[in-house]
Formats: sequence, C-alpha cells, structure tokens
Amino acid sequence: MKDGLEDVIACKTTISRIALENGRAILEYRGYDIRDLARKASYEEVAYLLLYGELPKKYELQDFKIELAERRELPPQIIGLLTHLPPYTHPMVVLRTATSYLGSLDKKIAVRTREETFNKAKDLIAKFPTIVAYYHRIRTGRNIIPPALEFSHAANFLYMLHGEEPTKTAERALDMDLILHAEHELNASTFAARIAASTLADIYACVVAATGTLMGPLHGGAAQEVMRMLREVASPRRAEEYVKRKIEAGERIMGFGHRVYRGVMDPRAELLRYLAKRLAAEGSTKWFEISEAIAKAAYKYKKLLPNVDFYSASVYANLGIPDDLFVNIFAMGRISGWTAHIIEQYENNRLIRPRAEYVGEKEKKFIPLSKR
Ligand SMILES: CC(=O)SCCNC(=O)CCNC(=O)[C@H](O)C(C)(C)COP(=O)(O)OP(=O)(O)OC[C@H]1O[C@@H](n2cnc3c(N)ncnc32)[C@H](O)[C@@H]1OP(=O)(O)O
Ligand SMILES: O=C([O-])CC(=O)C(=O)O
Repeated sequence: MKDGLEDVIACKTTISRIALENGRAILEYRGYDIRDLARKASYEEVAYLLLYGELPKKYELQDFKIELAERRELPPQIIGLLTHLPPYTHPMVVLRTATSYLGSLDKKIAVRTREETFNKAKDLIAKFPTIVAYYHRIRTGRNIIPPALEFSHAANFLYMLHGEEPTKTAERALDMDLILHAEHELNASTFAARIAASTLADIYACVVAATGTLMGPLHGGAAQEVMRMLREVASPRRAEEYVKRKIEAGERIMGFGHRVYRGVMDPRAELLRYLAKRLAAEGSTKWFEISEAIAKAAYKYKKLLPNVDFYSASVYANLGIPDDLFVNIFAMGRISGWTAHIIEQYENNRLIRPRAEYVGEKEKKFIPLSKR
C-alpha cells in the first residue's frame, strides 16, 4: 500500500466520477459533465442534483430555490456568537464553530430519518453564505445585511458581503465557481465527513469534521496561499525567478499538483482560468497576468499543472473577496457535496475502520518509574 491511501478505493458512490480517458480528465456529477454543468446550470440546480441524484424539473427547482432562500437567515444565537468571536478568528474557524452551534440549537439533532437529514442538509447549504458574510461585516465593524429572498444563492452572498447588488458578470462568476467547487469524490474533507457519518454521528458533527479538514493548506486552504504568492510575486516579470527559487529549494508551489490528476489538467482549473480571464478583462488584469506567468514557469521547471485552487484566487480577488474568506467560498460550494456524501454514507452504512501497519518496537520489558 502507498502512503496517503493513494489509489485505494474506500467506498462506492453514485455522486461523482473522476476518470482519465484519452489523456483528458473527466469529472462528472451524477453522470453530468462538469463543463456542461458549469456553463449551463445554476448552483441551486447542481445542489439539487447532488442531493437528490437527478436534475430538477422546472417546478422542483423553483420550490428548492424558495426553500433555500427561506432558510438563509440565522437564529439570533448564531448572530450573537459571531458578534462575540474575536475579529482575528480565521473565518473557517468561525464557520466550523457556528456549524457546531447550529447543531446545539437543533432539538432534532439525533433524528436521522431521510426527511430530517435532507432538511438539515438544505439548512446548512442555505446558511453557510450568511455565516460567512455576517461574520465579515461584524469583524469589520459594519452592519449586517439580511439575506434578500429575491436574489440567487450567488447574488445574495455578494449582496450580503458588499452591501450592493452584484453585476450580472459577478453573480455568474461566483455561481460558476460554486458549481466547480461543489463536489469532488473522495477528497480529504469529504472522506472526513464520511468517516464521521459511518459512526452515525449527527450531520453537524460530520460537517464540522469536513470543515476542519478543508482548511489545511494542502487542501482548500491552498487558495489563500495562492493569493499570498500572487501578492509576493507582485509582477509577471518576477514569476519565473520565484518559481525557480521555490522548486530549487524543494518547496511547493501552492495551487499546483493533484493526487488524482497526475500529468493532466484538472478540468476545473481550465474553466476557472477562463472565468479569471473574463473577470480580468472587465476589471483588473494584474492577478490574472501574474497567475499566467507563474503557471508557465511551474510547467517549465517541474511540469506542474494548476489545480482548482490556483485560478480561484484571481477570480475571488476580482470579486472583491478578502483573502482569508477564500476557503470559506470553497466550503460554501462544497457543502452540497459533503451533505450528499453524508446521506449516501448513512443510507449504505458500514463503519469505516481501516487497519494500520505497526512499525514500532515490540514486546519491550516494562521498567518501573523508579528505575527510568
Ligand atoms: C482542492 C484541493 O485540495 S487541490 C490541492 C490543493 N493543494 C495545493 O495546491 C498545495 C500544493 N500541492 C501539493 O502539495 C500536492 O500536489 C498535493 C498535496 C495536492 C498532492 O500531493 P501528492 O499526491 O501527495 O503528490 P506528491 O507529494 O506525491 O508529489 C509528486 C511529485 O510532484 C511534486 N509536486 C506536487 N505538487 C507540487 C507543488 N505544488 N509544487 C512543487 N512540487 C510539487 C512533488 O514534490 C513530487 O515530486 P518528486 O517526485 O520530485 O518528489
Ligand atoms: O480531490 C482532492 O483531493 C482535492 C480536490 O481537488 C477537491 O477537493 O476539490
């Protein structure tokens, strides 16, 4: 067995498929190509698809959108929590703390019927953006902006964050970004959620496990690190020297490399590159140009290809999203994938409990405390 469970099949799923065919990566959600979903669907449609397994009919989508919109507002206790957390708390720590608190307020926390689990999943999908936007406004000393029922999931988040209705381009960019982040088979955070679900822990506990796991810089935390790199490089002219130096020092270039896309482009990175380029054309080209120069150098010096986190950084920067909210945006997309996996695990459950190969010392003679 390779370290890090590489190539190990740990469960069966019908939620997403990653495959390499004719040198090209395929990523499908419930059988639909990510490229089609990103171009033609909305985040709400994709969340429905992930949860229920089928694309919604028109009336089903309408009802689903209304239900999500009605679930957006936070209980006063959660707003109180966001007000009392220190302004230096990382927004991902806030998100997992607020998720846990939501669990403590749910009198039916232990009920795992299908209907109740779907209700809790929809609640979390609807409330994640509000937690993120409210905390950001509170920590920056501004008034919170209640959710607007008439706006889409993406538009409403930008509205609650910035306090003004977003442009159609900004709304569509975030919508597409959330679709691209919604699901990715057995990545580390989803696996963490499924492990928790396999003990029959409540859905909040599973989502807290996933949220904590996503935050690490080798996973979703990479997007914030990419932005740190873009700021450090500061100009396309300095990209090559930066990449060369990092690679010669044996360091990682954030936003590059992937466990399952080896030698092929992450299909989401291609779409995000297109999105980043389109946003740059309408706003500032600075971050996109630096990103392009870094990508060129990373390929030249180590044949490295960008992953989903790389171009997300310049997309978010051009949407006016602060760097330390980048992982939260990822979580706002991924919550629909996480909850779909938790439901799948509950419905086909067997405890996940692998073995470890013991490589330490054996059969040692106990030495009494007085003789050590
Ligand atoms: C949403 C997501 O989670 S996407 C991933 C986000 N994370 C990042 O962008 C962080 C940077 N990337 C990485 O650290 C890695 O590529 C990971 C963690 C994503 C995947 O790691 P693994 O599958 O364990 O790859 P592994 O460590 O085996 O790397 C294989 C080779 O590629 C190199 N490599 C992989 N990624 C990078 C990178 N970003 N920068 C430099 N070299 C890299 C490794 O050094 C290694 O080279 P070697 O064979 O010469 O030693
Ligand atoms: O699949 C992975 O290992 C990481 C990833 O790209 C994701 O979670 O979107």
